[in-house]
Amino acid sequence: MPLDNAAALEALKKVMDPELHRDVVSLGMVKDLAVQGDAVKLKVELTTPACPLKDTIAKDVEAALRGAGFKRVELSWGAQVRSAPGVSQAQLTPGVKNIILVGAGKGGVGKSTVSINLAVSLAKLGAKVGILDADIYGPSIPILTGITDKPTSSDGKRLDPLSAHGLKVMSIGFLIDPDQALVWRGPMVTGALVQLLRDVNWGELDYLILDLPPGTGDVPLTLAQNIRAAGVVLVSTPQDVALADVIRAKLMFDKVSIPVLGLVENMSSFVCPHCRQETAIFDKGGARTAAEKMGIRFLGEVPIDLAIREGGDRGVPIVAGAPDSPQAQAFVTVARNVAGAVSTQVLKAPRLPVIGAQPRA
Ligand SMILES: Nc1ncnc2c1ncn2[C@@H]1O[C@H](COP(=O)(O)OP(=O)(O)OP(=O)(O)O)[C@@H](O)[C@H]1O
Repeated sequence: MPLDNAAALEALKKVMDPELHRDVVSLGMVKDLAVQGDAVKLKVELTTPACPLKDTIAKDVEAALRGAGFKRVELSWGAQVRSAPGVSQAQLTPGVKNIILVGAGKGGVGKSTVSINLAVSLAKLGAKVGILDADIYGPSIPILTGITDKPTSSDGKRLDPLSAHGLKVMSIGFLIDPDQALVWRGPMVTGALVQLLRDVNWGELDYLILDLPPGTGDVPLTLAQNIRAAGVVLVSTPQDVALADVIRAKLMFDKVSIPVLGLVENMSSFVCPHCRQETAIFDKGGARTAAEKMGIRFLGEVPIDLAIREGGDRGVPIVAGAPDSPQAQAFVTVARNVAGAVSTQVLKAPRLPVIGAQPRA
């Protein structure tokens, strides 16, 4: 067989994206293919810059092309985050490709800490990211990002998001007094949140991370139902009591057809900074087992750590403040897995649940 573009494509058809379980040619990931003699040049366009399996794909592409007789392979990378059909036309946030909800069965498990570090990780990996703090009863994103300004409007119509650590940031806490919000029922909260989605200049975003209020009550349910999300990331500590809550949360999202992208175990274990001994303060590994039982993806574990807490309190998430630390790398792994899960979801779901964009009265 002559060494030409057709031969290269034929070889590349055997390279499967391990996450998406389809070959890279039919996924439209092969770009700028050029053959000269026994040399081949190509660009692989990933479905996310945070692709967890880039190294595997590189190895498989190289092996397939060499197997077909090419002696030199020059591979470059690109990334084009995709959104599920219909999502980009969503009335609420036309420029946002994927909304990722972050939820927890109960409060205090580190949902906001995971949300902000997930967002910063995705931005550092090259994606355009925003974060919306919808935790009406305990909005912590202003503290976690160190933002003290209030949003303003440059066009007199919509609010401009604030910016921190490479993210576009908006919090319901910038606009509403949490003490007042405590007495609001689901539909009122949803109304306020829908406004934050629609009336903020989000611009073009690959991912908008939405930090939900904790629990499985009326409010998170109504919110989740009114947003076209790519899916939800669940956060739990490893103990049985927290896991029982996360199982309830999963059932709630199943009921409203929001895909569960997977489960993160936060406060997984404590490594003593002096003697390096590991102590499982809240137990360890429970979330992995629970994820297996529930048939959902385990997205990774984050240790309980002083630097994570301090970074949060200072408004400098650990992924921004100490990106090379093992604690930050734990969040980056979670982010890669979440991005992979979103890509899978987008390709798998011919259509996401289309639920009224208008708040219910
Ligand atoms: N992995 C961790 N290591 C150390 N401290 C952590 C970790 N994760 C979260 N924390 C700390 O635990 C506290 C609660 O975290 P956070 O506000 O993120 O939880 P939450 O689930 O969003 O809470 P709620 O939704 O009830 O407001 C914060 O002080 C935070 O800094």
